[in-house]
Amino acid sequence: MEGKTREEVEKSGMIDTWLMKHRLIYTGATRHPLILSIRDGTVDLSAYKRWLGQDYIFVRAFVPFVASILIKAWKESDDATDMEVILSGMASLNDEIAWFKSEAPKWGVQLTDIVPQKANQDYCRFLESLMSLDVKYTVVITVFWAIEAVYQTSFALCLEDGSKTPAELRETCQRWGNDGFGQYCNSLKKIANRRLEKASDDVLSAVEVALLRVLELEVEFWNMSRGDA
Ligand SMILES: Cc1ncc(CO)c(N)n1
Repeated sequence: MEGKTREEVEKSGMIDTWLMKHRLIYTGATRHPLILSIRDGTVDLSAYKRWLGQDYIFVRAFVPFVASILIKAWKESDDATDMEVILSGMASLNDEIAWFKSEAPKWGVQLTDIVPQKANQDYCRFLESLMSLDVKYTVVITVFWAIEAVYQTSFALCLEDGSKTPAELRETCQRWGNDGFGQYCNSLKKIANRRLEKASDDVLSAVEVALLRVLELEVEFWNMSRGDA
């Protein structure tokens, strides 16, 4: 946060400060060519199918990660409502798993046959490393926000006025791009910013590193849809 006093950063929120600082990689994660192709109607449906199968595996690995955050919130948080926001996130993951199971057969994707690709394995391994009790609540709640926010921002773009998203993909975009999901992401962001305000410089650096890693992993995850991994 060079050039800004700590007080100034706290007013605008640490997260927005980081997003401005790391604009390029954030844009890479939230306006990936796959998303832009959905939005302009030129999407290669085999790329969508590859994404679908890989994301089902990711979401299954995401559940225990979110469970580990719930435990940390219960132990470390100064605000009892944090747990309720995280719990609502777990409930939407339950819906997501059911959705993948009903969506996959429509595209001839057999979920039991999916082999996780390298970018997916890397991402799942990263999540697993953050489940350790040594990793602070402030780090994981910010990572949680970032993971959800990348999808919310990406898919909301495909629903904007003027987008030419194919009819058969609108429901997918609605799943993450809807306003309710946007509000949920904002609740996570508020929690993260509140924790970051009180964080030590060491914790702040650890969060920034983890946030950048998420953005990198999200870009690599979208890249898997090209099928040249
Ligand atoms: C790779 C990835 N990032 C974020 C989300 C949001 O839940 C998801 N389903 N998959």
